[in-house]
Amino acid sequence: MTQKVAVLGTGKIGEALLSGMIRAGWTPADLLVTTRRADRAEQLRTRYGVTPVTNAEAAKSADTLILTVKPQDMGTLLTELAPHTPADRLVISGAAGITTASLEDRLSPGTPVVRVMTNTPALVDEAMSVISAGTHATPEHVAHAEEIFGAVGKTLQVPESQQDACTALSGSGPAYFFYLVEAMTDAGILLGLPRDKAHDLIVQSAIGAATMLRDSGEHPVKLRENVTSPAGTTINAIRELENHGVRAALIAALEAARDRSRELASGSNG
Ligand SMILES: NC(=O)C1=CN([C@@H]2O[C@H](COP(=O)(O)OP(=O)(O)OC[C@H]3O[C@@H](n4cnc5c(N)ncnc54)[C@H](OP(=O)(O)O)[C@@H]3O)[C@@H](O)[C@H]2O)C=CC1
Ligand SMILES: O=C(O)[C@@H]1CCC=N1
Repeated sequence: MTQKVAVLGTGKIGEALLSGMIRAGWTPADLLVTTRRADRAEQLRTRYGVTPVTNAEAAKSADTLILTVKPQDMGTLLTELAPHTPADRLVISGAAGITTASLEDRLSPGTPVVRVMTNTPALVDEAMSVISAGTHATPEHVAHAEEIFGAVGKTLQVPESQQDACTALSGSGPAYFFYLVEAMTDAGILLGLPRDKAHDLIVQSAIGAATMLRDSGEHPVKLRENVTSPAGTTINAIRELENHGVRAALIAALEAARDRSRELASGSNG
């Protein structure tokens, strides 16, 4: 039997996932989408050939429901969804902070729920998606979630107690790297380089460093030491990074992101 998958709340993450699933061979006719705005629904139909439906229709006709609304919109979505969702549907939440227990409380008893934290590199099939099973999710349900999110990158199963930390590391992670590139490009401007050249130098350095981190099998400390010559240039930069507390700032930043993920579980609007 064909498995139908619905993406509910198809914004940035929902569309990234949808487009990746189609690139990986899912048939658009088996993919349903829901949106809040009619023009967005039409855009997705035109772009991908998927079928826009209401949340209630998605619950009735899809086997797997992937919820990609903002955490703050999850309550409203569940109010629209829950009365129409039979307990045999697999519900996958992609929202930061929202626990499987809170979703199970709102859905029919026994509904399998899986929580996934992915990230925007899903757009280029380089996502990191972290997956946790709820109370009623079987290994088959988790495998189905891995198959879906595997279409856009790597997947990793973790206990749900680690999801908020993973959200801080990999869910938000791309933003930190974009921020670093922004800041280093500004440094290039300060040093007298044209912006486009500074951008290209930093981006290619980032790609090279990321590839080495992934493929060399070396520890990041060793890789950094290999760049850091005695009485050379790099150590002068590293001393400034340490003087400005960049390592401590990163640790504090990720802790703050983890804490915000925990707060979102309780529906905090910030
Ligand atoms: N952005 C990121 O980097 C990441 C985000 N996430 C998680 O993914 C989720 C989505 O984030 P993101 O894609 O950035 O957000 P977006 O705002 O881009 O997408 C959410 C979409 O849901 C729509 N929506 C809201 N309520 C409903 C509803 N009741 N029925 C149908 N559609 C609805 C919104 O419509 P409208 O456009 O009208 O507001 C919007 O298009 C969040 O929970 C976030 O925590 C996870 C990992 C990374
Ligand atoms: O900032 C956020 O809340 C979302 C979740 C992870 C990345 N973006």
